[in-house]
Amino acid sequence: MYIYINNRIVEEKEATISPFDHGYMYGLGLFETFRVYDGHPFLLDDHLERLKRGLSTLSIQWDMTREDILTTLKQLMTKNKIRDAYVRLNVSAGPGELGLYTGVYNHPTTIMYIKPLPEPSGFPVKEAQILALRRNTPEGEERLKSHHYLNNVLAKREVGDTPYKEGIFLTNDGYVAEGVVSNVFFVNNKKVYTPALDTGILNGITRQFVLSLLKHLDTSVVEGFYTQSELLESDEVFVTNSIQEIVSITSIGEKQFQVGEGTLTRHLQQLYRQKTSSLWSRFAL
Ligand SMILES: C=C(O[C@@H]1C=C(C(=O)O)C=C[C@H]1N)C(=O)O
Ligand SMILES: Cc1ncc(COP(=O)(O)O)c(C=O)c1O
Repeated sequence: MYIYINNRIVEEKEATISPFDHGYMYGLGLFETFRVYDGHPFLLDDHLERLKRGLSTLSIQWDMTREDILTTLKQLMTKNKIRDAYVRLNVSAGPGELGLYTGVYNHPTTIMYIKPLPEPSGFPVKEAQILALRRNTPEGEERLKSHHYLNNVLAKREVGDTPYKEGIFLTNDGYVAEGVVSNVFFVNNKKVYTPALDTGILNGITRQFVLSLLKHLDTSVVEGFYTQSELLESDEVFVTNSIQEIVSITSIGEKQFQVGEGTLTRHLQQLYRQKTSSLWSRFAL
């Protein structure tokens, strides 16, 4: 596969970064993962807004524009002959001295990873399990989509290498947080619940889009602190992320949940799929 790194598109094996990149040395890097549907990068504006806001909090100067990203993306898809893709846009601090740095990073490293995805078909379902490993707290004021994924990797190892199961973190206080790589929603008596951002979770772009969809449907949503029991007593559970979309959860342990036709989850899945070929932002709903 070809990859983009700092204004060059090269074969994967030719892509290199400095061993003094503070993204490598100290985790000073952020990334956005988004999906391209037949050439259209879904909700790209929302992803770029979150990335730029995070980079400014880390004093990483990054000046690529939406047009730069679109041009690069088109070049990458042409070189790799793909139209449906998993894309990871990654910006790290760039090379620095040994030791912690408190100044501005003016020479960041920008990488765009890409891999093919099959055209979307059907609607995804998974099992889930409540993780024994607790969700860590954000490194700073809010959870950034940073290189700090050790908590997630250890959680994935607890679940195992299956693509058919998502792990669900609890906070240290025992409240439902988020999935290993997803946000969590549950439906009870037609009302929708999702963990509040104050639980320390990532404010997922898909989470934000689903909240916009639910507002569009005049469906009540409550963001809050929820126990494992409240989750398990619900009618429907689904998890969300920009690659897997909206995933119905069939069961957590012994508890089975409603899935498929007639559920609110399925309605949201259908609405989501209708939008993937055109929307740049949730605000365009
Ligand atoms: C960890 C990454 O991105 C996350 C993982 C997924 C996934 O595995 O489905 C999707 C989006 C992100 N939440 C990554 O390395 O891209
Ligand atoms: C821990 C975690 N929560 C939530 C999400 C979902 O985020 P998004 O909807 O922006 O893909 C992800 C995806 O990277 C994640 O890793």
